[in-house]
Amino acid sequence: MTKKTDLPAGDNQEPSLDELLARMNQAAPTATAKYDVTYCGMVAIVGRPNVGKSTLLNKLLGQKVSITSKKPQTTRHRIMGIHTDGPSQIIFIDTPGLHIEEKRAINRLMNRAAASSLADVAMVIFVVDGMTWTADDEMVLQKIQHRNDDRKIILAINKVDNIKDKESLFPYLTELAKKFDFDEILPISASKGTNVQRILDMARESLPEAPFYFPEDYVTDRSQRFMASEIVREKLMRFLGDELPYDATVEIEQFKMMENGVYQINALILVEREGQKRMVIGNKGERIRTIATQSRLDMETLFENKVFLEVWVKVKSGWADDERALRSLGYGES
Ligand SMILES: Nc1nc2c(ncn2[C@@H]2O[C@H](COP(=O)(O)OP(=O)(O)OP(=O)(O)O)[C@@H](O)[C@H]2O)c(=O)[nH]1
Repeated sequence: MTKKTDLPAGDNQEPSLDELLARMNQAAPTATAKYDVTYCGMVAIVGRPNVGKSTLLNKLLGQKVSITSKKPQTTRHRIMGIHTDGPSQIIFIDTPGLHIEEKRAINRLMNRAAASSLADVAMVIFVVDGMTWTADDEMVLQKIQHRNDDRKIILAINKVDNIKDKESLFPYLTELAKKFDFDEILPISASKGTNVQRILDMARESLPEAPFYFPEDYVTDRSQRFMASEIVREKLMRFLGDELPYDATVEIEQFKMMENGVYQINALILVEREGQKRMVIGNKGERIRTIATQSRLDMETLFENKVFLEVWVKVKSGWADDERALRSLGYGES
């Protein structure tokens, strides 16, 4: 079992992909002592919002590092999921969903974050939603096929568990095969695990010979503090449903271990309007209590430690349209 307590400490700062690559190139080959030859590289998971990229990442890793929800654009940050098996270390990058709509500042920043993660990867997993090919899918395809190198590009048609008549998939597969010379087209179910092992095998085979970048027991590059904020954000989305489109972000104001060994975590939910604050709090504080309890339980599982969690809500007006405010919250890489 992976030691989750070894998640890096540190703060919410988001390193750019270039920084990560530079660090990777300088990595000391300490973890490789056991093997004469090791393999390590990045595999990007791309696709329009809501196709199941985070669900796939969690399934590939066998545990939850990326938050998921029914709502598109749940993933706002780049998350690395690390899978180490024998002499191979695959670093999966779960990118924010690529999409055409660029009206709001947050969308522009998310598109840039997604595009930059396509450089220097060993393989690209292009995820689409079973049987529906949209203009956004077309745009993602344009982005990935314009880089002419010898990376593998595989097409994962997700949510096939939803398709009752499996035969109806064949004409669709034929249609998609005409769009691009994919190295492989795989119908998958990220939630049920269908064909996920095949993707893992292909990812492993695509790795170049290189030292491990992360210690063997890491599951993500993210700090515990970051994971804590993502967990609260997931619960917010789950318990507020469609009522919160972009308008909430979570800051971890305090993350420390108390003398009795329990983690004290203070989370601040920032919303855009007073009405949203009332929604988050709920009738007599019921909703925020549920959010806090569910978040605490997930944190205790991930950190393998008792957690004392306090959650507050505050109105921070207009942030979703202000690129500068977004940068200060860590969405600001290009
Ligand atoms: N039926 C079915 N639903 C799935 C499958 N994979 C994902 N989903 C659902 O699809 C929704 C979106 O999944 P996510 O993993 O959050 O999607 P994403 O592509 O990471 O979304 P963004 O964060 O918007 O980029 C969730 O409600 C998932 O439960 C699958 O294989 N089958």
